Amino acid sequence: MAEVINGKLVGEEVVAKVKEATASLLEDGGAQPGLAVVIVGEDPASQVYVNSKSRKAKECGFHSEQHTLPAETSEADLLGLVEKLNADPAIHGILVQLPLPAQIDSAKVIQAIAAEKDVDGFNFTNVGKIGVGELDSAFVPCTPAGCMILVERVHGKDLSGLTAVVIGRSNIVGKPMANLLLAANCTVTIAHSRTRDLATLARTADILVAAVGRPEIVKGDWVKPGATVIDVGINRVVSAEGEKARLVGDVAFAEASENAGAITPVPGGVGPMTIAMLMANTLASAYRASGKPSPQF
Ligand SMILES: Nc1nc(=O)c2c([nH]1)NC[C@@H]1CN(c3ccc(C(=O)N[C@@H](CCC(=O)O)C(=O)O)cc3)C=[N+]21
Repeated sequence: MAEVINGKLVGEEVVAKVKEATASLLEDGGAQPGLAVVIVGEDPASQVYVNSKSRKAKECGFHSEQHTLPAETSEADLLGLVEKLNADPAIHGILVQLPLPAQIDSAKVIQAIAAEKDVDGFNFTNVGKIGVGELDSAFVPCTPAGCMILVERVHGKDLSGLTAVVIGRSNIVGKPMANLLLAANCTVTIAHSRTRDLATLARTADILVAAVGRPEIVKGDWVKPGATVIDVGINRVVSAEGEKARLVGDVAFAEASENAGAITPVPGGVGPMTIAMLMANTLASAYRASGKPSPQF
């Protein structure tokens, strides 16, 4: 039976370190870390995530701003706000919550965020640095960064020679996750919707990362006995008519736990780590702005 990797607990440990490092930055006369979170429209799930990000930022002792814009906001107006935040010395991290409404080109907005304030790590500069293994001065996207901390809790820092399979090739999880696993000396395969016989491939993985956005697609017999399973999925499903929606991952948790050596639950696994690493990235940005090397987590 698998060890359940408690992302909520690990996330709280990271946040506790961020709080401490924030306090010592302020004691040394450094700037108070500032995080601005922008949300456009009223998507309920986005509201949940944005509220928890703002709350966590305040808990860390940050200056925290939340900008809520109406769903019909123009691309020009949103870009105008991003420019303002780019120039604001009280702000070290800018996050524009995705997805954005159809009238706005997300790619344009993401690239408009100053690279040194791009705490999502989605900007070309940060993606390029991760692509060439230049991790120290980049912002690593929050979810992959959080996943790596959970993997390291099980395997330690050196993953040399382990086989990793990442299912999903998104710019915000799959691809950066594969790069981080490669940088940690795994042998990495990225699977996707066109991959043939996904189950056979998944069974080769010592570390299996599911980031496809399809509820419980990874079955128990896809998991190599003893493997570490990292479930990035956040799917709201309603099984019976009128039943309250529940959150499930991309992994069929119960059956996968039969084979896995360690597995992350949903909720309580990768999600809280995403929030924690956003705090860590914002802190790192404030340290850099104060000319100090940022603490490692
Ligand atoms: N620019 C941008 N950056 C993001 O990082 C970003 C985004 N847009 N858009 C949406 C996704 C999703 N995301 C999550 C954050 C926290 C939880 C989280 O805390 N989940 C809890 C459950 C919370 C709940 O009840 O839904 C858990 O898994 O335990 C989940 C998902 C960040 N995202």
